[in-house]
Amino acid sequence: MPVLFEVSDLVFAYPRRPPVLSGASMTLAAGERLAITGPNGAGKSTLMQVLVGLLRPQAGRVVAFGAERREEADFHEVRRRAGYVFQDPDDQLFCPTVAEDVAFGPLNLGRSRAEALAVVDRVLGDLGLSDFRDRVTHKLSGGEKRLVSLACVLAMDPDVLLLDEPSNALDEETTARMVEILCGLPLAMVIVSHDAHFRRKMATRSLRLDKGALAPYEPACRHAGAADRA
Ligand SMILES: Nc1ncnc2c1ncn2[C@@H]1O[C@H](COP(=O)(O)OP(=O)(O)OP(=O)(O)O)[C@@H](O)[C@H]1O
Repeated sequence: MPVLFEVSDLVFAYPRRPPVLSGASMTLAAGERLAITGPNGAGKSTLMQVLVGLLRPQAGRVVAFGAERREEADFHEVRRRAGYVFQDPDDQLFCPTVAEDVAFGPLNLGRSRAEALAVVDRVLGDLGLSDFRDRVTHKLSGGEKRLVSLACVLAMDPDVLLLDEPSNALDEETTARMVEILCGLPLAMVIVSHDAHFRRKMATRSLRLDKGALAPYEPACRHAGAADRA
């Protein structure tokens, strides 16, 4: 299986703060759904931002889609191919309506208005969100916003999904729908999640980030007690 992301020995510290990442390494191969868990504040969202170049590590290597990425220009391709669903949907959604939010990415990639609107209809249809098309984005519930954030990212036709707490604010039924949708996509994924049940359903492999480093984490089905405490 081709390796899509390979990061090694990452060191990252926010200004005037001790390092959040201190020697973190991981790979993501095609077809994998890699779950990452770990305590609050361990650096999981920070790691996701390093993967797409929104934060630049002080040391270590980021290899993505077969090339080492160092400069801002190197990450343009990474951000086009890796769809990042932020932890907070309000960071992702900024247009007046759902259709405009979902169309934004394709339009930004140079698609015509008609093409972008066709993508909007297809993606919202695939996610069972067609009725949301003309809804006012900022009036959606937290769970609805999360689904629309996923629609925005899928509209960009990514090769990889980076999902930060995708089951946050979702009820049981919507979580099950999210699992079904995601498992039906032929995409590799990095899934940051505290939700042991969600990880159990989704992950083909699990890591835990703690004290700056990533280590293999046994699947919850084998050590349910330990996983539920994560
Ligand atoms: N812009 C920033 N400036 C300074 N410190 C930050 C900044 N962003 C995050 N941090 C700190 O870095 C640490 C890691 O944050 P991060 O959001 O990556 O953790 P996390 O593992 O995703 O946490 P959670 O599970 O609570 O979402 C935390 O202590 C956080 O307060």
